[in-house]
Amino acid sequence: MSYLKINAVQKEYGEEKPVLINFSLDIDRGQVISLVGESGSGKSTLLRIIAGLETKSSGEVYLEDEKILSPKEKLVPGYDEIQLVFQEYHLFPNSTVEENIGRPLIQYDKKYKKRRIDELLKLLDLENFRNKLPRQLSGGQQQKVAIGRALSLEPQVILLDEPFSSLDTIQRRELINELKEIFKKLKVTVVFVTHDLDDALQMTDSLVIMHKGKLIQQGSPEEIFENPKNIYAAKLFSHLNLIPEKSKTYIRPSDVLIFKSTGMSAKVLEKQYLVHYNQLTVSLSDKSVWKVEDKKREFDVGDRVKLKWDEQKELSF
Ligand SMILES: Nc1ncnc2c1ncn2[C@@H]1O[C@H](COP(=O)(O)OP(=O)(O)OP(=O)(O)O)[C@@H](O)[C@H]1O
Repeated sequence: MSYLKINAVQKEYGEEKPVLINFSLDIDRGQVISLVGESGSGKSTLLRIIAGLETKSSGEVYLEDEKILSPKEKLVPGYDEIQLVFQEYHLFPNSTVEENIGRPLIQYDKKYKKRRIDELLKLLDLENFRNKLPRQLSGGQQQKVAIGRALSLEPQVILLDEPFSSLDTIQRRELINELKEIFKKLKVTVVFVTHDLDDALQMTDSLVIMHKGKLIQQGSPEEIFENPKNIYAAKLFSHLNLIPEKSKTYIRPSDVLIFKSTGMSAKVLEKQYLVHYNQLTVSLSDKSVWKVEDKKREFDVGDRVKLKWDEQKELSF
């Protein structure tokens, strides 16, 4: 039996069209999954429903055997076992790191509270910052304090709602690597919501792709990359080149080989230096424009090139 079960959840806000449509997902205990979808696809709404902080129009959420009740059904909305962490850190600006982390433990035994705070400061490598105020910390450290606060009540489930969006790339990578280890150590179940596939891949290899309120596909990055269910899932991984004279059939830039003599004719319009290759924008004889990867950095703007690809790599929708 799955640990966290989302069963046919539907959500409409007022008369608007549904934000979540028959959404079902089973998550195992200790699993870390990344839920990827563009802005407005219903990710935050789903997390709030899982946390018991938002009413749903229909469907159920279970944590083990316990049905998660919505705010209308419960005197105090939400559950200690399920903690939500947001993009904005929501820290108390005039409280220290230690006080921020200890906030949820206000009614707990003093000794237990101190021990738990010490544990978390150590776990998050924040011991040297315990007396600092949030504004004296970097963005990544502030987010760690917010995560520490969420962990203080020893939750079973952590829901991360775009938690790294305010951080720069290097801070993001470092924090993701650190958190991966922490989550593994704590054996906590994590749903990480992001619009950024790279962040999702850094965090875990269990992906759920969501689009316009629906679960599109679930699987490993390889499975989804090789066999995307629809064009949206395919485009999350790379640009797609539409193949002329074939209906709704595409080839990825990384699957196109560039030659000098034989193949489909194209002319290089633009060259962009990227880390592992030059990205060429080329025009085909029917005037359509493709992106291709010049891995040896051989070609220049104005060159006439020939393109070939393996038909097996074509994607049709
Ligand atoms: N309280 C609300 N009342 C009315 N509509 C809402 C409310 N919250 C969200 N919505 C709408 O529901 C849709 C989904 O929003 P949601 O925030 O769940 O998506 P998201 O994928 O998390 O997007 P983002 O990444 O931009 O937060 C949006 O069209 C949004 O405007």
